[in-house]
Amino acid sequence: MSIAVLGGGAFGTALAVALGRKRAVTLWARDVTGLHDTRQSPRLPGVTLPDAVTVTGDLNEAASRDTLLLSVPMQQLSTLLDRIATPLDGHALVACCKGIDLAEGVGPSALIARHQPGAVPAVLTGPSFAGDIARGLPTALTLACGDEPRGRALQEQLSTPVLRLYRSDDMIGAELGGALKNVIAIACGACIGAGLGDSARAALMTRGFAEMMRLSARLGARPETLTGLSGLGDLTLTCTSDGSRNYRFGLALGRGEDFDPSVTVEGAATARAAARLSTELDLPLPVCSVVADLSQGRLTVRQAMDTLLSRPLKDE
Ligand SMILES: NC(=O)C1=CN([C@@H]2O[C@H](COP(=O)(O)OP(=O)(O)OC[C@H]3O[C@@H](n4cnc5c(N)ncnc54)[C@H](O)[C@@H]3O)[C@@H](O)[C@H]2O)C=CC1
Ligand SMILES: O=C(CO)COP(=O)(O)O
Repeated sequence: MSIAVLGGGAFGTALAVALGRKRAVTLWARDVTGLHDTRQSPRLPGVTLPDAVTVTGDLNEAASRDTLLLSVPMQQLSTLLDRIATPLDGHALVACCKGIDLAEGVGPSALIARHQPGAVPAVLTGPSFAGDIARGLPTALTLACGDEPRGRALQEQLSTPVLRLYRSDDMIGAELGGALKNVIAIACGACIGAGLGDSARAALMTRGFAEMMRLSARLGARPETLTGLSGLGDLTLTCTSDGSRNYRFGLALGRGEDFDPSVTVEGAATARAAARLSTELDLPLPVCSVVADLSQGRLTVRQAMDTLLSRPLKDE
């Protein structure tokens, strides 16, 4: 079973490095100039691709592999899938991106099913910084696939001695955990950046997690998926480490500083998608909604905090 990683940013490169330590891997990137010359991605400086990784700029050639790891930002997934000219019937398409598509209001597994109805969609997600994976540090992730035999095969194929995959058949829960934790991480970064304290951050993480559970349950996920690596696990990492870009974006908002717009911050678009779902489903998601406004400059951190604190008192 052959493997290609589609996307030469930090995460795609890290996955290619980790898998390239045990087997042949193809890495496709939109711009391969640097990757060909230096065997390094500008998004993951200092990490060199092993010899077992073949770099290509030919998307349809890379897409002929049996397993495709889709590692572009979520809002670019549809564009990437559009560019693949051939039907990928029977291929496993593993979403490694975290978010909700703003245009369609759905996660990556539904986008894959719409673009490639004959493929087997799967989701790889959980607490993992690209740099940690590339350095070979121990990491545990969730591999979710609705087709049990294919899920087992993917678990075997994509695990390494230090990258431990737990299997699930709940793709909706796995992808919503990874998507929504980024939104809560922006809120936590803003809280710390504005000097509101660790107690407030703990409250945001807990109430944010309640929103993750509420929206996921409404969209058909199982609660135990959200309490696993893809939900609580990744929430913990991303809300407490300035290794996270979402958290750092929040820190900058809280401090009133500029943030480099070229950095991938998945939680900003996902907050907007979640706020829309909140309205459509008549489901309160107050933290997601203030993050949507905050990240579009419609609220200050002080106003966001006042909005959350002035809500009517209620049962936990
Ligand atoms: N960096 C990390 O630690 C982790 C990232 N992820 C997820 O992986 C996904 C990708 O993130 P990163 O690799 O970190 O982002 P990145 O910003 O490092 O790289 C994104 C890459 O995608 C490429 N790209 C953008 N639009 C494209 C398109 N239409 N077609 C082809 N390539 C395109 C860019 O050229 C860039 O190389 C995100 O959803 C992120 O949440 C998941 C786990 C860890
Ligand atoms: O998803 C991640 C860790 O699991 C990476 O987080 P950031 O996208 O916030 O850097």
